[in-house]
Amino acid sequence: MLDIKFIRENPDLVRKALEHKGGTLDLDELLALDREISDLKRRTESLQAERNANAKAAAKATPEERAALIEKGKQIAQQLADLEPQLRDLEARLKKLLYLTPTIPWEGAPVGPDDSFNVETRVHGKPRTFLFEPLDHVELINRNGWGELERISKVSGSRSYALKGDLMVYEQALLRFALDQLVASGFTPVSVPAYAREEVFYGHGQFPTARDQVYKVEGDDMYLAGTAEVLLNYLHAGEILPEAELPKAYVGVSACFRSEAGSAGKDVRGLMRVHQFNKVEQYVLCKADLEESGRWFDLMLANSERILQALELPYRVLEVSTGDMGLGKYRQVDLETWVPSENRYRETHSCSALLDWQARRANLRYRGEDGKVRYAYTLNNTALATPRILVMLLENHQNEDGTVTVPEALRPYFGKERLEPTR
Ligand SMILES: Nc1ncnc2c1ncn2[C@@H]1O[C@H](COS(=O)(=O)NC(=O)[C@@H](N)CO)[C@@H](O)[C@H]1O
Repeated sequence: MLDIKFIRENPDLVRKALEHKGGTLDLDELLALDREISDLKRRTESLQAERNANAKAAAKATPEERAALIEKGKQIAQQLADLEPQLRDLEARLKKLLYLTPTIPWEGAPVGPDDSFNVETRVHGKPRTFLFEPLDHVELINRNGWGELERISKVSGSRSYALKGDLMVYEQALLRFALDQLVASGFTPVSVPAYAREEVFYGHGQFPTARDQVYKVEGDDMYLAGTAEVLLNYLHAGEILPEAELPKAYVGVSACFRSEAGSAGKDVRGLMRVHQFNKVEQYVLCKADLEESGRWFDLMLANSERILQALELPYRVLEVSTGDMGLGKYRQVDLETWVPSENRYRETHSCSALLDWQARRANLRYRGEDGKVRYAYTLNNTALATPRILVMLLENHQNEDGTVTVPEALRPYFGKERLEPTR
């Protein structure tokens, strides 16, 4: 969310950002509420001044005058008491509207209403020309006995997966490889639960606008997180960190849950879009400095590109449009990896900088060397998410005999040069 002072001073900037991002906030309603609160605060202050002056006068008054002044003091106290709940109610309504305010996107973001306006900025590697008819990832799994996709849908319903044999071990090897890459890059490994309390999702930005994506645990203040980012972002909520302790650079590993509400009919087969998946997540909390944020953005993006290059997968880099990046983003770059059976690139990584939009929601602050307390900046990026990346690995590295070659970098983790059929 934005600083109310910034909104007051830059209403047109905020209005334009809402338009470009497709935000639903009625900015005029927010500004009117803000003015109402200022008026009420001014009335409260003048009544308090009046009460103090009246109390002073009563102290010096003659016995005859005192009774009247004390009576007046009671009336003023009652007026103040009546203003209290009004002010609280207005401030609660303002906070709800502030949750819907947009980060002003960086000037390089393509302006457009959706992902069709995303701009390809780089391509790495090129799609393989197959000398045989390649199989898609579901065919490869079924032919090699690498999963129980049919049986598990009986157990857990649609958008579920169960891997078997070499592919199951391969998923674990990939997660450990990605974790090691991030630890080597100086990130602190953290394991987090896959569930959190409701306020944590407001702190992240998932609530209030995307509640339908989140599973709730019946009977508890407990919601299943779609990404470790949600929890990592709340780890330091309410603290004032010394600047010397920044940046916090965490690599989080967790199961991720998503209802995929609204995705009916999309990617219904196999491993592309499931309700529970695994992700190695990069998360950074740094000082409120645009260059520092830019350096971390570039570093986190480079980490993910290095992983895709180690996996020997063709991919492309997309500068994400204002309409696709979502309310909180200052900048978002996605990596899309080639899927032979679809003859197109599909998203596997999403790198975002949010300036202090999350920090204001989660109350993430630090004390600068100048002693001033400020909201921090936050960023996040996918290091690797499975099982989606298995779609690309199986299809791009398949052999005519149905086995799948393991990229060099993964062999020490997997233990073999190729995935072989389950007996
Ligand atoms: N339902 C899903 N099934 C499988 N993989 C998914 C699903 N949803 C997201 N992913 C994977 O998780 C990656 C990151 O998801 S994201 O929503 O784009 N971004 C985030 O979660 C950020 N925290 C950065 O990781 C996606 O690029 C994709 O590779």
